[in-house]
Order: sequence, then structure tokens, then C-alpha cells
Amino acid sequence: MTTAIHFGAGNIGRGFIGKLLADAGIHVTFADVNPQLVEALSSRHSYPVHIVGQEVRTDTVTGVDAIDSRRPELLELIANTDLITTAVGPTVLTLIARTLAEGLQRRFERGNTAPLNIIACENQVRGTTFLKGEVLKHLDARYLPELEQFVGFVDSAVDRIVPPSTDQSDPLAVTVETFSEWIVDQTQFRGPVPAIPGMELTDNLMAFVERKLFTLNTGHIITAYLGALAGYRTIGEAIADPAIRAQVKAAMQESGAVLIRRYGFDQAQHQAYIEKILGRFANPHLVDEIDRVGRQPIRKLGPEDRLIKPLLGTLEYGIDNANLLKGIAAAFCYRNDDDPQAVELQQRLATEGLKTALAHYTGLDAGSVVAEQIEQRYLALSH
Ligand SMILES: NC(=O)c1ccc[n+]([C@@H]2O[C@H](COP(=O)([O-])OP(=O)(O)OC[C@H]3O[C@@H](n4cnc5c(N)ncnc54)[C@H](O)[C@@H]3O)[C@@H](O)[C@H]2O)c1
Ligand SMILES: O=P(O)(O)OC[C@@H](O)[C@@H](O)[C@H](O)[C@H](O)CO
Repeated sequence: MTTAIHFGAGNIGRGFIGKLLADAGIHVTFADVNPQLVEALSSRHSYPVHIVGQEVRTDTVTGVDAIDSRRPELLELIANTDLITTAVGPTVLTLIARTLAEGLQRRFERGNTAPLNIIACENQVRGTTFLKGEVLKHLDARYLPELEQFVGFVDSAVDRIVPPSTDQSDPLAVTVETFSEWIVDQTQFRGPVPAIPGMELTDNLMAFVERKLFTLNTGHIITAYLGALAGYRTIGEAIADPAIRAQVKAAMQESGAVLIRRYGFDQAQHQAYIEKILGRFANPHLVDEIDRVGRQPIRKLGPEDRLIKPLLGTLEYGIDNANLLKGIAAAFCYRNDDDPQAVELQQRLATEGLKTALAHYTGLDAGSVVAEQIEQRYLALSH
């Protein structure tokens, strides 16, 4: 039987990736640090997935197990498994890299030369390649040839809106939208590519990663930050506000103009992609908190992430960017005392001022015209 270890039994882990693997007949062991999730999954071996959208139904995922990712027994699983996937959050990949390196070392010491593919399913451009770099920091260099020969680090783009479930009756229940898309880089596998319905292959991954991250996630984050400024609690409330919807759509069109120029996407098809995403944001069956979408603002202000990378593209190609600039300014207005990154952002803003904080987090030049434009928009939004 094909086995997989999935790091991160959270929303997307249970609601999308783990479900796809289990539905494909793969035995999935979730590795997580949440004791309630680990205990429930390892005792029940199944959980409900509420699919809500044009259709509403509940599927039951079966044949799963779980382990605390800090337990030494996990190394034995890594030494023998066929597939590893992750959905822990980009900031956590560094933390699981040591465990992966130790498990891989045990695999190689055992002489296990069966191919193993590792796929990070994170909102991060080439997150698996980043994870490989972190693993190499902990792997004994003598095993580098085996790693290169037998272990594929496969980058992916993953798309399904999965907020925390509103089903309070079951801690394992997860509520997902109907839409889903998981695209992986077929050039990076070792051995045969596993046949997993719902896992799409491409040799042009960057186009799909950037299309998703810099359309859906760009629109999502601006919806969240403009919605927070307007006093809304959920994405649904915010996108129902005509003024916010118009600004979000315009920002997605600005980032879309960059994508069309960079990847040659068809204009009409990309416009339809934007409209579909706006409809997904408005899904009346999903309750998606602004604080979930707006979480970790420092990560999302990074130069390779959903706000700044599209902005840099508009500067490169000379494309309008007024709405992206407003979204970036709104990021600096975001407050959430329960989000350490939001707290840090506000502290740095208060002590160093907008332009210095902007330069620190985004890499933009504090003395640039664009920094001035963002500061002007920030002052207008924050007063
Ligand atoms: N939820 C979505 O709509 C969605 C959609 C696409 C992509 N993503 C991406 O998927 C990833 C996970 O997002 P999520 O919404 O599922 O988050 P989540 O918080 O629901 O799940 C993350 C899980 O990782 C676990 N975890 C934390 N540290 C760990 C460790 N050291 N070892 C093992 N598990 C650990 C947490 O306990 C949690 O269960 C992120 O990169 C996110 O950007 C999320
Ligand atoms: O998961 P994050 O924190 O990178 O971004 C929050 C949401 O925008 C994200 O989870 C979306 O729901 C998801 O990317 C949809 O595919």
C-alpha cells in the first residue's frame, strides 16, 4: 500500500491535500503538533469534509492516522514512506526541516533507494525548493548524492479557500469551497509520478503559481485590509461592499496586467479568472474571518509575496498601480493584537515611521517615489 506523511493537519491539510491523497487510496499519516487533532485523528481515523458552494455535500475521509511531529517514531515513518506533503505555513517549513533531514538520513542508512517525493503545499513561491534548502542545512553532506538521486522536491500551487469550520460539533470537521486546484512541477519528481486525481501536472509551474498567488491572494489580502479598515469581520462582508469590491477588482486587474505581460495569458480568460475569484470571495456558505486572510502581514509584505511582487511588476512594465499602492498602505493600518507579526509591524511603524518600516519589510527604497506614494495613501487611510 502506498503511504504518505502529511505535515499540517489544519484547514488545507485535512480539507484538501490529505483528502485528495486518502481518496486516491493512499494511507495518510498526519504529522502535527496540535494534540487535540493528533489524538482525534489517530483514534477515529476519519473525519467529515463539508463541501459548500454551487453544490453542498459532506464527504467522509477514511484510512488516515496521525502522529505528533515531535515524536521520534516519525523518523521511522519518513525512512519508509512513499510521499511527503506539507501544509504547515511558510514560516514553519524551517522548523520541520531538521526532522525531515533526520528521517532521510535514517532512510539512506537503511539503504532504502525507493524514490520519495516531497511536495510543500504552501502559499509561497517555490516553497518546496525553499524547504530543500532548509533540509540541506541539517543533512550530513555524505548523503547528498542519495538525496539528489532518490528524493524529489516538487514545487506546487495550491488553491482552495478553507477557513476554520463553523461545524462546532466535531473538531475534525472542515468546511471547504467547491473549487480546488493543485498543480505540481512534473519536472521535479523522482521515480514515477503518483497518480492522484486532482493533482495536476505542469512543466510551467511558475505561471500557475504567480497566477494564483498574485490574483487570488493579492485580491484576498486587499479585501481583508480594506475590510478591516471599514470595520467588517469577514471577507464576505467586505467584498459585498461595492467600494471595496471595485478597489479589489481594480488591484487584481493591475496585477493581472503584469501576469498577462509576463506569461502571455489571454486577456479575456484572465478577466474571467478574476471574476470567478470575486465570486469565490462572496461564497455565502463560507464564513472566512478577515483576521485569517490578513494573518502574518510581515510575510505578506515580503518582496516575493502577493503585494510587493505584483507592484514591482507594474514598475517594471510601467503599468497603473494605484490600487495595489492603496492595498499596501492598508496593510500598514492592519491591527490584530493576537497576531505577532501585526504587533511587530505596528511597533516598528510607531518607532521608525512608514517609509523606514516599508523599506525594512518590502525591500522598497525609502527614498523612492513609490514609497512616497504609499506614505501619502497611508496617511489618508490612517486619519
Ligand atoms: N486555508 C486556506 O484557505 C489555504 C489555501 C491554500 C493554501 N494555504 C496554505 O496552506 C498552509 C497551511 O494553511 P492552513 O490555512 O491550513 O493553516 P492551519 O493553521 O489551519 O494549519 C496549519 C497546521 O500546521 C500545524 N503545525 C504547526 N507547526 C507544525 C509543526 N512543527 N509540525 C507539524 N505541524 C505543524 C498546525 O498545528 C496546524 O494544524 C499555509 O501555507 C497556507 O498559506 C491555505
Ligand atoms: O494562507 P495565507 O495566510 O497565505 O493567505 C490567507 C488566504 O488568502 C489563503 O489561505 C487563501 O484562502 C488560499 O490561498 C486560497 O487558495
